[in-house]
Amino acid sequence: MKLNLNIEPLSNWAPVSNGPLIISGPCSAETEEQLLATARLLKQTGKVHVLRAGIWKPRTRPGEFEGIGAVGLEWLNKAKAETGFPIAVEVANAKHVEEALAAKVDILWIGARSTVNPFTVQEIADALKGVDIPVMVKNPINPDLSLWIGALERINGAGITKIAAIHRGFSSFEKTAFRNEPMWDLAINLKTLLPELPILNDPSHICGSRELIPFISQKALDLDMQGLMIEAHIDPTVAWTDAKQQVTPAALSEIIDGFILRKAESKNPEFTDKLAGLREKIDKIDDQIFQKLAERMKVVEQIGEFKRDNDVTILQVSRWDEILQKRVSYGSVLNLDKDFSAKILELIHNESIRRQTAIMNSAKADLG
Ligand SMILES: O=C(O)C(=O)C[C@]1(C(=O)O)C=C[C@@H](O)C=C1
Repeated sequence: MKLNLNIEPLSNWAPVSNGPLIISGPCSAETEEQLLATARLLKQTGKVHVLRAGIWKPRTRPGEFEGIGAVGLEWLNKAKAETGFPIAVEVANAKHVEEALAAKVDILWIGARSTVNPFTVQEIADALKGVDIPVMVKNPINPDLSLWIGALERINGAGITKIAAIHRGFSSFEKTAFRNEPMWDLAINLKTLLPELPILNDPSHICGSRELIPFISQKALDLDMQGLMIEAHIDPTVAWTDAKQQVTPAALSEIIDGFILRKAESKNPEFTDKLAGLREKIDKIDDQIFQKLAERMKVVEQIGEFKRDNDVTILQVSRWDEILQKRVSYGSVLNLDKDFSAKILELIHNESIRRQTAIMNSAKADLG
């Protein structure tokens, strides 16, 4: 299934030719000096295309620094006049949109805590009606692809065609190495549904600590994401917000130098021939896997009928457990990841249960 949105290519509105779009700047604009000094050093790297700064900050608890407010727009404009950077800010309500538009901000983004709320997104969309400005939509904090798509649809519905998504990871109950779990499959699903949608990655919010940023950035580029939003601060150690995840402009420059830029495809005939041959092999193997799965399901259905006719339950925990143990260890001998094997078996077992449930609900065979 493909979705139908009217989306312009990134090159129509972002100052980028080849390579990823790099958006950088402090998590929060704190003082005029901090913002201008950071912007100057970012400019000196020659590797940044857009200057960002948070001026309205949604905070979990009241009493924390909630952003410098509209005065930050003046500082951003000073930075823009000096460096030539287009400027980007987060907006979370209609008033923010009005103030940002009045200050001639070049690019807006909607944060994860706003994307989660359709009322908020609609309010922002309504405030944008008739305006031609690029809008980037971060994923919602919870891993809900429909909410993310819904927000993109609302913004597009307001007539905004310069749209991008920003993948910033998802809150999870479990504590992991990441501040926000990447859950890459959601971004991949979004790209599959909307191939023309530019997707950028925000490694700062995924990682929560600067050490992991190069790894996550490279992975995003390898998944064909078209840009990165990386927070940078003149002195991250004294940053008022998100100190651990910000990098200095010099560190940002090193991170960017370390990227390996891979292209979406190669026109080299040797490469394309070899790839076509390998893909043919995969097609044959996939056919075999599906034939075997269909065969297995036929046997599962026979067992289902047998159980129905003898009033035996569908779920057989000890048999299921035996299958899981045996196949997962067999899989690891074959160099298959244990989690991967377990996930596939779970999918198969769920399908067995679904089919046997349908059989249980059908009439018993005449046992004569
Ligand atoms: O062995 C059975 O009893 C089956 O119905 C097959 C099967 C399976 O798919 O392997 C399905 C359900 C049971 O919980 C255990 C195993």
